[in-house]
Amino acid sequence: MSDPLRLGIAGLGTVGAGVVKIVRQKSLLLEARTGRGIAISAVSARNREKDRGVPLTDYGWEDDPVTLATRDDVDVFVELVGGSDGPAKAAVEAALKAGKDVVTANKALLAHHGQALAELAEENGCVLRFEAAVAGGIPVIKALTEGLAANDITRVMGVMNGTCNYILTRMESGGLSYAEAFAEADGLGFLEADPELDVGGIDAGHKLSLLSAIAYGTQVSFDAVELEGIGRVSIDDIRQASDMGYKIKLLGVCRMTGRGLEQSMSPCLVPASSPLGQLEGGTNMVVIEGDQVGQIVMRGAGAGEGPTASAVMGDVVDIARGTRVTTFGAPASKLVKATPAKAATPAPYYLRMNLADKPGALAKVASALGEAGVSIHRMRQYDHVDNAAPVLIVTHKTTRAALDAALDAIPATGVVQGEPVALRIEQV
Ligand SMILES: NC(=O)C1=CN([C@@H]2O[C@H](COP(=O)(O)OP(=O)(O)OC[C@H]3O[C@@H](n4cnc5c(N)ncnc54)[C@H](O)[C@@H]3O)[C@@H](O)[C@H]2O)C=CC1
Ligand SMILES: N[C@@H](CC=O)C(=O)O
Ligand code: NA
Repeated sequence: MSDPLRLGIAGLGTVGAGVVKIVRQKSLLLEARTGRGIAISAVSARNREKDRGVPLTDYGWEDDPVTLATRDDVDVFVELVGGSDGPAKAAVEAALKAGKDVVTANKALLAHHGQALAELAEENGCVLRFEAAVAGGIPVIKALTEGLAANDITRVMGVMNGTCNYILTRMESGGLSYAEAFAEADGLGFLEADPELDVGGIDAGHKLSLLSAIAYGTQVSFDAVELEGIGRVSIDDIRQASDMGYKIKLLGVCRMTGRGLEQSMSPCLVPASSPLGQLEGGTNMVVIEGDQVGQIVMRGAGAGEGPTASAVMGDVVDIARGTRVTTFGAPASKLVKATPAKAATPAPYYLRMNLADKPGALAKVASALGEAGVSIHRMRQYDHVDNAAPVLIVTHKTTRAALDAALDAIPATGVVQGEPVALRIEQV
């Protein structure tokens, strides 16, 4: 039997405590599956005294994750502290420079510094793995990097923030306002310390940027992700989209086009009957389309102690087995700088506007759309309230540019109250 693989675990919160529990409770299973033991040498967190529901006295303790990362009795540094900079970055860099393999769940760190860290890993002959960082327990990084490696990837999309999906689902099923659903998610402990990371789409954007790097062999370019959170999604849109057969999701989509790499994370409509449309609550779903394999749909827990620790340990098991995979599925030096492109692939759009109760009002809107080259596919008008009626329009496929031209022309018609809402319908 080979020597055990020795871990140093920094961060003993939700995920770190979960990892310690798996190592302790599943030692025989892990040894049977890898052919060697997996042991914890030492751990680090902010508060040594805190009860984490798992004994820690068997392990060494370091106050400083950087010291932990470079200990002689650590083979793999497991970073579960979080944050794009600060101690997480310093410790991961120190570990790689000291020749240690690294496993992390930290999407913010990789979204901001993925390229530099992948280069550092390779310079030092180390692996840097991050399955838990994207869609938690769903093994999507492994699927994209390994199982689908022979495919040209035509599109990756998904719901990758459980908090947002929970809020949107509760708005629909419970008839809650955005503020009420947000408060409920907060009460359940779903929100990140900075909730804007969730509801602003930033956390999900971090995850999408990592998937697109693997899918298209490009350097991680989080700054190029077009981001829009769910704060402006209204209960009216959720109800009326549902009436037209759609659900609203915070949907990430990336695809390589002739113009460059499109990456968008924004509220979109999807058919209610599609797997994405049926995704309820805090669950995640990632859909990958490859030229050989067709469409793959992966659904599961994107967060939480067990699912996230499961993904961390999947990476640790790979290292214990001797599986060495490049960080983003290609040598770091070969990853190209992507040309960012606005999400402009033609798509149908959902439009909602409040139309004044005047003769010819609808004709004026239809003509503004028509003049911009936007064709109406379906339309529905609801009862007038205060001399205005909500009108829903689903367009045929159109470019964003044509739609924007129509939206620019609509105020001059003088028949629309307030700003129209325009949301892309992603065909799935
Ligand atoms: N909680 C979840 O469901 C998921 C979390 N992640 C990621 O996993 C990582 C950890 O997340 P959680 O466990 O939820 O966080 P957490 O806030 O529960 O735990 C963070 C841990 O890091 C420790 N820590 C913070 N600053 C430190 C420092 N300077 N030195 C030493 N220790 C320090 C804290 O004491 C705590 O033990 C983050 O990168 C997060 O984005 C990824 C997927 C899901
Ligand atoms: N805040 C995230 C947790 C994991 O990444 C989410 O809600 O999905
Ligand atoms: Na994952």
